[in-house]
Amino acid sequence: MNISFIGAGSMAEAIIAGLIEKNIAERKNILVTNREDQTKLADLKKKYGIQPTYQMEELMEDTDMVIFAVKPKDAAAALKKIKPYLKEDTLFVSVMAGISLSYMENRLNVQQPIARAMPNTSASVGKSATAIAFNDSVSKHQKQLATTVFSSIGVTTVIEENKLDAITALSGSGPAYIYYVVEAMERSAAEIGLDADTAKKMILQTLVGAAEMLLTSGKEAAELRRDVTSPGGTTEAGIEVLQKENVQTAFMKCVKAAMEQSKKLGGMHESKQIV
Ligand SMILES: NC(=O)C1=CN([C@@H]2O[C@H](COP(=O)(O)OP(=O)(O)OC[C@H]3O[C@@H](n4cnc5c(N)ncnc54)[C@H](OP(=O)(O)O)[C@@H]3O)[C@@H](O)[C@H]2O)C=CC1
Ligand SMILES: O=C(O)[C@@H]1CCC=N1
Repeated sequence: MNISFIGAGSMAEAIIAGLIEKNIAERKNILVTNREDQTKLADLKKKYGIQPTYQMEELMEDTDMVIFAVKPKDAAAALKKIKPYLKEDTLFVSVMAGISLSYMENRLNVQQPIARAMPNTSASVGKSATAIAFNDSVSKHQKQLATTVFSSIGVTTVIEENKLDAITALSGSGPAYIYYVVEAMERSAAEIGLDADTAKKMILQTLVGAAEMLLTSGKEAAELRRDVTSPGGTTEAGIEVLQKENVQTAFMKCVKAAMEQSKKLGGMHESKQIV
């Protein structure tokens, strides 16, 4: 498979690492470009043996798939730059938060096969939760190609585009919520007299163990929580505080705010009509 990356930041690198690790594409067939950071491209070449280039013709000529991994604010300029070189039947895959299929169709070509994917940064360790939506121009074969690429970095689910803002809020941003909880646990461990190394070791294994239980025990989260919570015990005392502080409600508000922001990012671009 030949794949060209527009954008060489953290998300592009995570996907490149997965593709190589799982032998989805040969190193010589992975081309990558960015706006100006030549040092980053040289680093990627050194680390992964892939092909950096600033030649648009080279990037677009024989590629099966273009993966577009720039920030939403840079989308308009980058789309304008590649449009003259992108073949009409090449699959174009965006990982940008909030930017709609129609926005990209309007700036590339209304018939362009386009996919919108929402991975997360756990892609770097092959554990992304990725959701992907396709426009009507994407062929069955192209859907398979895209699914293969994202399955190399974790679990992939195909969904309708109108669910992508929700997915972005839940699993795109999701790792950050978990890290936020870990930060709080680390701070409290320091306060109650544990050294940082011991605390980290115990917190991380607790996290991995809880995830494994959720995956394999067949029990719901609430039931697993009940299993930990002995009547009159320590967990009950702790959870009571979380309930008093409305922590679950705060988390639900957090996911909703992230979803609204995803919608807003998309809306801002739609309304600007930049080409
Ligand atoms: N980080 C995350 O958790 C997730 C991010 N995403 C999405 O992934 C996308 C990329 O994010 P991330 O990798 O974190 O971003 P980074 O800032 O790390 O990387 C952005 C890349 O885009 C390049 N770029 C900008 N403008 C152009 C242009 N005109 N032509 C070519 N390349 C260009 C930059 O090049 P240069 O450095 O030279 O300016 C840089 O290599 C975003 O749209 C984000 O919404 C999706 C899921 C999760
Ligand atoms: O914060 C963001 O906008 C991106 C999208 C999902 C995760 N990070």
